[in-house]
Amino acid sequence: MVRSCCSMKQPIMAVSLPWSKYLSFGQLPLSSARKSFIRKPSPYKSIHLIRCCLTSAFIVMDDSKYGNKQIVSLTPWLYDYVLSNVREPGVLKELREETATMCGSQMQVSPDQAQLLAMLVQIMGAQRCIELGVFTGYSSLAVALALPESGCLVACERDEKALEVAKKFYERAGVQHKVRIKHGLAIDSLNSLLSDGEAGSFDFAFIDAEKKMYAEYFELLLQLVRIGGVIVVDNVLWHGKVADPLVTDSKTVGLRHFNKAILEDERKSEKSRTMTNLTSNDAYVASFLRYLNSFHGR
Ligand SMILES: C[S@@+](CC[C@H](N)C(=O)[O-])C[C@H]1O[C@@H](n2cnc3c(N)ncnc32)[C@H](O)[C@@H]1O
Repeated sequence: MVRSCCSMKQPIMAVSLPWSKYLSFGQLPLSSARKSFIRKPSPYKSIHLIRCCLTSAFIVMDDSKYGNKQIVSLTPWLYDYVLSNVREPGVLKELREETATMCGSQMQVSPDQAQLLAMLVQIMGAQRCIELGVFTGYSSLAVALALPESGCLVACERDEKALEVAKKFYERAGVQHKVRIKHGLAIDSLNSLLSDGEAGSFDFAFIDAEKKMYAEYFELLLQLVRIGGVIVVDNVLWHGKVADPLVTDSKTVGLRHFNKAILEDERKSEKSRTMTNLTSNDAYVASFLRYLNSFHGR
């Protein structure tokens, strides 16, 4: 989800990064993917899956309400191709390999997602960033590497053990002087930043902690991130579950509410004007845009 701040007085761009690997057909064995998808109409009224082979799988939206757009789904082969086009610094690769041996490793963002975060930070010329949900540090290290020497990332995480790994890799990468770790609940860290007078002083934030707290994080970050800054929100499509009415677990419901609230947010105050237009691009546009849902100014 991208929330964009085009007005001089208004913030904010927020980008959401659904986890592509869960949205692809990649978890199906090829034979079953072929059997299921080749030339068979999908159960959805206006969508026909017309090809799924070794190298491609795509969906044609043949209803005119979609403008007859072709949306490319993400096969394992296409995702491999995407990853082979990602520039992953050696130290991030080492961290990814160490994280892969740990419990919860699936929580780490993917190299292409981390590249997107780093790219946004670089494009913005960001100096001050916040991350909620550090885990072993993959996304935060990508951001810290992208920051200038004078830059600062406030890294908020409650899991001390995971933070030990993150700290080791900040040091290995020589970026430890840029990272200010806040161990504890993210909401407490945000409140303490506000009471320390840091409102409006951040350029960029990445939300990837407790899903049920997204709305609260977002409100506090609207105060902490400067007008014209960027807030990136991970997992808002929640492995595709938000679009499945049969899924009613609390995290999915919470994320649906969050997405809806952002869409319907009409505030036009000094601190926040809500600019929303949720679109899910998945794999079609470009590797890094695949994850974005865009917010356009109204
Ligand atoms: C999805 S992982 C973060 C992955 C990380 N961004 C990366 O790329 O490796 C979520 C992290 O948020 C942390 N977390 C969950 N709830 C939290 C909270 N309320 N306050 C602080 N951290 C929290 C978890 O301990 C976990 O490490």
